[in-house]
Parts: sequence; structure tokens; C-alpha cells
Amino acid sequence: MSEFGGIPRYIGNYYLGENLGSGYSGSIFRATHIHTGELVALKVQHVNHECPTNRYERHLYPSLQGGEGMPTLWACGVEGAWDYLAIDLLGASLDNLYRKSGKDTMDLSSVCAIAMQLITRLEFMHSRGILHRDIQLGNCVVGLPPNEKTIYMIDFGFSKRYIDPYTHTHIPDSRAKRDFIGNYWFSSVGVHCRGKVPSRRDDLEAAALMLIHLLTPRGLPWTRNGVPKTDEAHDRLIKEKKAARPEDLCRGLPSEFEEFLRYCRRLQFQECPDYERWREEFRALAVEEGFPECDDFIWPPERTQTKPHSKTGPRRSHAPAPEEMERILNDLTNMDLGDPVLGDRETVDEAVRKARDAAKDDSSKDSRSVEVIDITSDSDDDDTIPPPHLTPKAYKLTKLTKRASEASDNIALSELVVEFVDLLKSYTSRTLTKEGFAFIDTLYKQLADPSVFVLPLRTSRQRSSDKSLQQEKEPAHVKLGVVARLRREVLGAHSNKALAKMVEDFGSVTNKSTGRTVTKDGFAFLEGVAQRLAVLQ
Ligand SMILES: Nc1ncnc2c1ncn2[C@@H]1O[C@H](COP(=O)(O)OP(=O)(O)OP(=O)(O)O)[C@@H](O)[C@H]1O
Repeated sequence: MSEFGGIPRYIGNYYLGENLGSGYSGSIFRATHIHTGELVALKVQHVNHECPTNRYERHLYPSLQGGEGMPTLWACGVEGAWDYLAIDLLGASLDNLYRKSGKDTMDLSSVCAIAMQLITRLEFMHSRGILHRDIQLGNCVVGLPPNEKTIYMIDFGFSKRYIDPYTHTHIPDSRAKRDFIGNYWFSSVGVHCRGKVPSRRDDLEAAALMLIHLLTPRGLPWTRNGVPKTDEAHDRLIKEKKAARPEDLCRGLPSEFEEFLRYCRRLQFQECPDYERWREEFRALAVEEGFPECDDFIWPPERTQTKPHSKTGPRRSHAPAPEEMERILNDLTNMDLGDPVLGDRETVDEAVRKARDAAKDDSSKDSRSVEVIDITSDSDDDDTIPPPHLTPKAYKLTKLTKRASEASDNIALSELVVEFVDLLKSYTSRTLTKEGFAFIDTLYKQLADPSVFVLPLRTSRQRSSDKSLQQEKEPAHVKLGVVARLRREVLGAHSNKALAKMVEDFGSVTNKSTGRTVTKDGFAFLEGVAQRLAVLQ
């Protein structure tokens, strides 16, 4: 039997091929099953290795089988001096993809997809009573076609059960001095710098740090000098990591990242993280930034961002601040569009048309100046082809909003609300995007008093970082309570004004809720609004 690097060519029923990677504890080879010809990744480790990770992994894999993004374990065992695991052959790691891209940072849409998938993977592992404990770019790999849009978790060598399979109790916390388990870059501050016992919160914090690292030119500050080679260098790294404030690490990034990091750090030792909430936050962020509504990791990224995020300045909010609104209105008046443009729909349409014509004529127009996209044209009945900057859903919602703003009777409004509900229900995500809020704003305006200008209900997702999230968001039960009440009361509304107040409450409580999702009660409320409008003529 020929050998290479001390490892035999044949182990178990596998013939070893190319070396895919080597870590501290062993090597991974592409290998072929000698009878079936099937390709696997064979993880090989010497039985006397001081850190027998294959042995640990072998016991954890069965609990993880069947989960999306969890590699299948095809075989395992010991042959001679070699402990082996045969698992699904997968593609490149995020570390590899990121390095090969040659870019300073990863694009926001990819990072949002990584966030959503990683949170889902951790939710699954945790649901099986297992902590990963070594979240890092090298341990997240993409699948091979046709699974190249799925991120897989690998390397469970440091993983551990946090729920006792017999007693079903959580592992205890302890203040006893313990050896550090994890990696220098992304392990949580609690585990790495304070020697705490890892629990679910620490897997999530590591994920948060990894996401921030990907969006930061040159990465997180403590990663910039490479792996520490001496105890002093490691101590310096720990000090720097401990001192780094979330607002400094996340300056210029969408606020979701800072909030996620703070959230992870506030979790109690045994607390179950709200995975769904954060998946929705990152999905909503991606949608707001103009990316399609899906969790697929598409590499290389297909679309460039419509609104570049900047590491140097705060992100622009979507709803202008009052001062900015004033400036915009002043600018509008200075645009010499003829008659007053606000308060009269026909002149607004006329103004938009003129501005578009002017934009076409002006060949020297700065590319950053206002881009006017015709989403209002009535002649364009094909709402399946959105302009390049809008997703199909956003486009359909925008058209619906335009029609709502033009509705002149309750029956027409009622039909539009039904269409709105159907449209929202036709997508898997129930998050109310800014286009969805625009419809709610318009509905409110039509019901309250069509002749007045109303400030949008929808606030920016950019929130002040020094306020705690708890203060800014309504707890879930508050939203559920309000929406359930609205659902009960809507059919008794006796006027458009009463309905307007309810729509306003609905918009405001949804905007303040985490994830901004429309619940079952929310849909029933909207359907109730439609029913009531049909009666209140
Ligand atoms: N299933 C797989 N398919 C393809 N490549 C893989 C697979 N598993 C691991 N690799 C490659 O091998 C590298 C090392 O894998 P892994 O992290 O599981 O081993 P390890 O010995 O525990 O490493 P480390 O000591 O660095 O944690 C990975 O970064 C990846 O590039």
C-alpha cells in the first residue's frame, strides 16, 4: 500500500485523492468509495493526536443529520493508526471566497444572506442540543452544485452538547478557570476575554463578529496583526477585543449589525436567542437595500447594491428627517416646475413628468442626482417587469399605492386593500417593507382626509445606537395585543375617520415591532378594513 504524507492511500473503503485542507488536528482529502465510486471528503486524524476531534465529531454528527446545511456523515471508523470521517464533499469556504474576491469588504447582499443562513444553522444545531463553539469563515462552506447557494457548517471538533440528553437540562454556568475553546478572531468577548462557559449566546455573538468583519475594510481591528504568536501578543489582542465598543466596530454599517451584536451580548447564559427575529431583520435589511427577497447565497454576487453602504458616514435613512424634508421642499420650489407642486395631485404628476423630461435632456446630469423612474404610468399594465432598482414585490406595491392615492370612493379603496392583502400573502416573507408601509400611509391619508399632506408612518431603520433596543421596540405581546384588538373592532367602525385611526395604530405598532411582520391577526384586520369600506359608502 503506497503512502503519502504518512497517511495511506486507502482508508476504510475509500481511495484518497487531493488534499483539500489541513488543520491543527488533521487533514481532509477528496476520496472515492472503491465500490460505488461516490466522492466524499475524508477527514483523517492520527489516533494518538493530543486533540482527538474526529472522535468527538463522530458522536455529534448523528444528532445533526437531516438538517439543512449540515453535512451527511457517510462512514466513520478507525483503520490502523487513522481515525476517519467520510462526509459530504463540499465547496469553498467563505474565507476562500472572500480572499479570492480580492475586495476590501464583502457586499451587503451576500453578508445578509450569510447572516440569515448562519442564524438558521445555529438555530438547528441548538435545537439538537449542540453548540458549535468555533464559528469562523473557514468553517462555513458552500455546497457543490446544485447546492452552491447553501452555506454548510463544518468542523464540529470543538462542538459540545449544552443540553444533557438524559436529563434535558442546560449545562451549568461556572466561574472556575477554564481553557479557552474557540478561535481568536470571532469567539465572543465573554468566552475569549472573560473565560466564561460558552452557551447559545456565544455562537450568535461569534456570528455577529464574523458578519461585521466581512463588512469592515481590513477586518475587525484585532485581526489586523495576524495570529498572535506570543502570550503577550495574545494578551494585547484580548485587551483590544474587550475594549472595542459595538458602536465603534459598526460605525457606518447598517444599524442591524450593531443591534445584533448588542443583543447577543445582553442574552443571559441559558437564554434562547430569538433566531426568527434576527433572520427577519436581516431579510428586511436586504429587501430595503433593493435585493431580492430570498436567503440564497449567490456567489459571485449577481447584483450590485443600489445604495452603497459606507464605512465612513452614517447610512442614509429612507424617510427624510424633518430638516431634510424642508430642504427637499425648498429645492423643489427652486426647480422652477411652474405652479405649486404640493397638495394637488395633477400638478405633482405634471411636475414628475417635467422633471423626467429635464433629466433626459440634461446629458451632463450628475449620476448621483435624483433618478426619476416611471412607476406611475397608467399605460404600463405589465407589472411583472420592475425597473432595475425595484424588486417585483416593491414595484407591485408601489403601483398599488399609486392607485390607492387616486381612489375616489370606498369601494375602489376596499378592492385595493384586498389586492394588497393578496399581494403580501403571495410572498413567503410577511415583513412589511417600506413600500408596504407606503401603501398603509396612503390608505390612512385617504381615510383621514385626502386633502392633507401626511408624514409617513414608516420611520428609518437607522436607529440611534446608544438607546437600548428594548426601549425602541414594542415587546411582541404589545403588538399582538393591539393587532388582535384592531381585528376585533374593525367591523364595528362607523366612519372612515374611525378606520383611519385603526390603520394608523396598525401601521405604528407594526413599525415598532421586531421584524415588522404582518401576523394572522394583521391580515384579518386588513381584510376587515376592506369589508367595512365596502359597507361604509
Ligand atoms: N466536507 C468538505 N468538503 C470540502 N472541503 C472541506 C470539507 N470539510 C473541510 N474542508 C476543507 O478543509 C479545511 C479544514 O477542515 P476542518 O476545519 O473540518 O478541519 P480541521 O482539521 O478541524 O481544521 P482546523 O484545525 O483548522 O479547525 C476547511 O477549511 C475546508 O477548506
